[in-house]
Amino acid sequence: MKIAIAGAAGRMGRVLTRIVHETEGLEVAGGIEPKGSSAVGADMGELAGLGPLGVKITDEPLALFTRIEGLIDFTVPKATLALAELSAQARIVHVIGTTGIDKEGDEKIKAAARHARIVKSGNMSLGVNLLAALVRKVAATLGPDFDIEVLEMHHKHKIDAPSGTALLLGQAAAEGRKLDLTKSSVRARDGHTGARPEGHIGFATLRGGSVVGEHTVMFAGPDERIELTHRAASRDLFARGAVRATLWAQDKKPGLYSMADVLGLE
Ligand SMILES: NC(=O)C1=CN([C@@H]2O[C@H](COP(=O)(O)OP(=O)(O)OC[C@H]3O[C@@H](n4cnc5c(N)ncnc54)[C@H](OP(=O)(O)O)[C@@H]3O)[C@@H](O)[C@H]2O)C=CC1
Ligand SMILES: O=C(O)C1=N[C@H](C(=O)O)C[C@H](O)C1
Repeated sequence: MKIAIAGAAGRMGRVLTRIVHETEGLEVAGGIEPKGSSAVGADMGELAGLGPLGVKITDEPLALFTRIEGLIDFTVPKATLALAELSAQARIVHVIGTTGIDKEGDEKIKAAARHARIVKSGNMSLGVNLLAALVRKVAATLGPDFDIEVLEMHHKHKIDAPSGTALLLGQAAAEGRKLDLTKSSVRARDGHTGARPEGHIGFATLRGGSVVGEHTVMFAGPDERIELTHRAASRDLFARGAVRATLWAQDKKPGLYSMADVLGLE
């Protein structure tokens, strides 16, 4: 299966090049970076520390879409939405790891999934998706006197907050509690906030250093607290998940799928 990587020179893009190259049945067929990027024309293998692969990064994705079967995309929302339209036209597999996509963007991705096979998740790792299933169960089991808070920490270069994973975990907690996350989430607290109302799901964001990604969901009740934590030790796990999603989606019908679908968790 011929694969292009969008954001090929980025932190995830370089790891993805290596993992795709190492995966039997997958071929690194192209890389995409924005116009004006100094990475355009660079050899993808060199960037990924593999030595030359003979595959160059382009800022003209259109031509690539005539010869690829899958696109793995860890970029920025604007790029992902433009690429999803091209994936729909080419009817290929599009795996989206990009976070920070708003509601309107999600609608565009849904529309693209009428023709493309799209797998989208705020976190492609097995561990986090398993954690989400646990969070849903714990939230449903514990009563409303257990307050739910989601804490995340990432490296200082991350540009969106809360992280896609924090929102995924918050959504799982909301489903367990039968809450609408858009109405019950509290994303910032400052000054005289008053006491914590029941039925809220709080988010707290930490940024610093080179932390790959750490998430804790807390259930704080009377006299006891349960904490469920995931810590990513490297970016390889996200890339492995994205590759698994690509292989899984190749024989599926057009549609929008989650990592829970890929992993058979729901
Ligand atoms: N779902 C998951 O499991 C994970 C998701 N992520 C998400 O993936 C995304 C990328 O993360 P990360 O690799 O750390 O970020 P980086 O900034 O390192 O990489 C993003 C890359 O995308 C490039 N890019 C920007 N615009 C375009 C465009 N129009 N076409 C092609 N490429 C473009 C950037 O280029 P330039 O710098 O020149 O603008 C950059 O090289 C984030 O949203 C992050 O949250 C990250 C890890 C795991
Ligand atoms: O930007 C990152 O680095 C990560 N982003 C994802 C997110 O927003 O949750 C996944 C992972 O935690 C790393």
